[in-house]
Amino acid sequence: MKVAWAGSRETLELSDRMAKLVANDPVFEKFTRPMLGRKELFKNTLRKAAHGWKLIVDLRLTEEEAKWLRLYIDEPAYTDLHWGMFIPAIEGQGTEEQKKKWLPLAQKMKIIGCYAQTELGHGSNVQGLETTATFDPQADEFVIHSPTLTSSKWWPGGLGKASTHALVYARLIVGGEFHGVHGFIVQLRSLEDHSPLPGITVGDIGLKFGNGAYNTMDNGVLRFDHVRIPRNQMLMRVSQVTKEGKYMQSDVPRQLIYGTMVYVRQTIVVDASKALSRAVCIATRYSAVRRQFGSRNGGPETQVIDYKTQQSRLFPLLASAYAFRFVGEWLKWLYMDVKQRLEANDFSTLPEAHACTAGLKSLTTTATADGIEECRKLCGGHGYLVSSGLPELFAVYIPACTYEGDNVVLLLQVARFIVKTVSELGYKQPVGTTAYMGRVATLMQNNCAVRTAEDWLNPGAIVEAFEARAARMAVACGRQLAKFENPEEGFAELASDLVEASVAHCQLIVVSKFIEKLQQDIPGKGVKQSLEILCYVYALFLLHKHQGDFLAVGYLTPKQALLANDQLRTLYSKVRPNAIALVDSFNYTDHYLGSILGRYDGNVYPKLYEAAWEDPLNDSDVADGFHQYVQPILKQKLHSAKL
Ligand SMILES: CCCCCCCCCCCCCCCCC/C=C/C(=O)SCCNC(=O)CCNC(=O)[C@H](O)C(C)(C)COP(=O)(O)OP(=O)(O)OC[C@H]1O[C@@H](n2cnc3c(N)ncnc32)[C@H](O)[C@@H]1OP(=O)(O)O
Ligand SMILES: Cc1cc2nc3c(=O)[nH]c(=O)nc-3n(C[C@H](O)[C@H](O)[C@H](O)COP(=O)(O)OP(=O)(O)OC[C@H]3O[C@@H](n4cnc5c(N)ncnc54)[C@H](O)[C@@H]3O)c2cc1C
Repeated sequence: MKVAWAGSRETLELSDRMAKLVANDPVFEKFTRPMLGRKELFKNTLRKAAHGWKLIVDLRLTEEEAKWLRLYIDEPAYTDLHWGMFIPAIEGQGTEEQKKKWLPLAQKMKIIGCYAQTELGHGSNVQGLETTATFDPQADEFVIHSPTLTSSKWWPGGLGKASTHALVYARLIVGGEFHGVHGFIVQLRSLEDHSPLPGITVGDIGLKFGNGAYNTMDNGVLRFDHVRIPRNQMLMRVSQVTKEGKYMQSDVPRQLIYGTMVYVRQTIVVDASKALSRAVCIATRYSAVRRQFGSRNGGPETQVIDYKTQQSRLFPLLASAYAFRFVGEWLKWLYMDVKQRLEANDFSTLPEAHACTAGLKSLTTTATADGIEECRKLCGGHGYLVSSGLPELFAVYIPACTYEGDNVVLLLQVARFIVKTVSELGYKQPVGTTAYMGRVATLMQNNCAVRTAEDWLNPGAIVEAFEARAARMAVACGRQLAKFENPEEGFAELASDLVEASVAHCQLIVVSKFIEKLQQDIPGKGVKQSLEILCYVYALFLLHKHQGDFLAVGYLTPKQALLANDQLRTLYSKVRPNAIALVDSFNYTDHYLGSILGRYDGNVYPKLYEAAWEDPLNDSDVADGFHQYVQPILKQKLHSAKL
């Protein structure tokens, strides 16, 4: 199962080597993180990032090894944005000449870059950005300017303190005409002493949610006062500005300017499975250690993992972690395919890639953020201790529902794609993830054939149920929209229904990709069977949770919905004996997991007890401030007898 989770034996071995390298290096210690003040915390992150880079250089790590190393260091840092957005943006939107100039500098870390798109006034509405880039043909330069307070760049990670350069998204103005938002490479700080260059005001935006957590990142604010950059620092793969001040658009679609977001959203789906699996690993192991009630004749109490309620909350999350792992693998494939096509100037699959990355990013991050919090509750009171690892994981993870596109805004993008597909059904055969809509007549007509709980153990029955629900919800939205004279007004009015239709479409993708994965050759005794059980758990859990949808569209009867729930209970009993093995298969070191409750050896209570004494409050028996603030109260002489 470890191989199935990792994707291949090579990846398992490679990631294992990197995990151990980090776990055994004292520089990467992270348990004191929540106790540190902001300055100390940030300096510590700089130290870890520098040490990580030294290891990459000294050990000549490959790009793949370096990625795993950064993952296991497990601390958000400016390097995430440098490697994860700045470099990919230049790769995707730069000309060959620009790539030749900037990529070697960035890849050798001679410069540090961030991705400066969001502003104080606008994040989701990219076309609403206010920063301007005005071309000055006399000087052959762009003038980058922040005309209003709300045009201040706000949020970019790595911008606050670390970056020397930024990829700045600004409205292009040539000859007094606006040409939409484009990307510009702007140097922010001196490469000699790191001080901000003239015309640049830059700093950190302040503390964020949670102790430690995302506060290791210097999310920044940035203002420009007529800062000049050479013309060739506008990324010009999509459109160009000539020396003479002529704006030209190539055959490449404008949307490619948003390409970096497609790339990052795809990586966020893979990361969702990592974050959720960490939380599930902690909650599962602890649920096997923890005992409450049920002692008979002085024997041990019941392990909480044996309670059906615990199983019905925990096992769907375990199954979701696997589901997100496999859909992430597929999405990576889809992205690589699109990338290759784009390089050959084939842009036909870009809309689908945008819809899939946006929708799956939204679906998986929402489920993961909620899932981490559920895991905290599954661990009872001890889950609230920082030493459980769950509070910090939650605090670090939840912004994933917002960054790289607010999850609702992204689902509305999916909705536009679905509605367009439905409206074109008369003359255009849908392909890829919307191919099922080509069978819309059948899906609208046929109802579920399940008669017994066993009938639900059939991939065909499951896929058809999810297809029928998604198709019927999409068609219902299409019909409602048709009643509006103004389609945009209709879209705004029906937005909540459209979001639900998008969720149904995205859940169908995840379920289908899990089932497709099981059609592949999966080596290892019992591995495929265990994955099949998890796949059914994932699908039937969703069906149970959203049974209102399935019933409302008239595909299922209440009896069939009940049968699905009966089957789900049986499946939980089948997961139980392998639950610990299924989380051990994630192959996480205790260092990466960062949780006393999730320790591999299960030695939870002695370690919790020990850790308590390490809290700074326990440095002395009498706390600082006692004599000043508490003792006077204890010693006071009150006159009223009542008091
Ligand atoms: C215990 C401790 C634990 C430690 C754990 C440590 C783990 C470490 C984890 C941390 C790792 C962190 C890594 C991630 C860091 C995150 C950094 C975040 C970065 C950012 O957030 S960058 C900013 C991102 N911003 C957004 O995403 C903005 C969202 N808005 C948009 O994407 C768009 O503007 C829009 C889609 C909402 C725009 O809509 P609008 O209709 O106005 O669009 P346009 O008119 O501009 O365009 C319409 C047509 O274009 C198509 N379109 C839109 N987007 C794309 C796209 N990306 N690709 C292709 N096509 C696109 C539309 O579909 C329209 O097409 P149509 O055919 O005309 O309909
Ligand atoms: C930790 C973190 C790191 C970040 N890193 C970066 C970075 O490195 N670089 C960068 O450029 N940006 C970064 N961002 C910014 C991030 O991309 C934006 O915050 C995000 O895109 C959401 O935009 P917003 O803040 O404008 O939200 P808003 O759009 O203001 O959202 C507010 C509310 O309005 C709703 N809403 C908005 N529009 C619509 C609509 N059309 N229909 C219905 N509802 C709507 C949303 O659903 C939400 O509920 C980061 C943000 C965070 C939190």
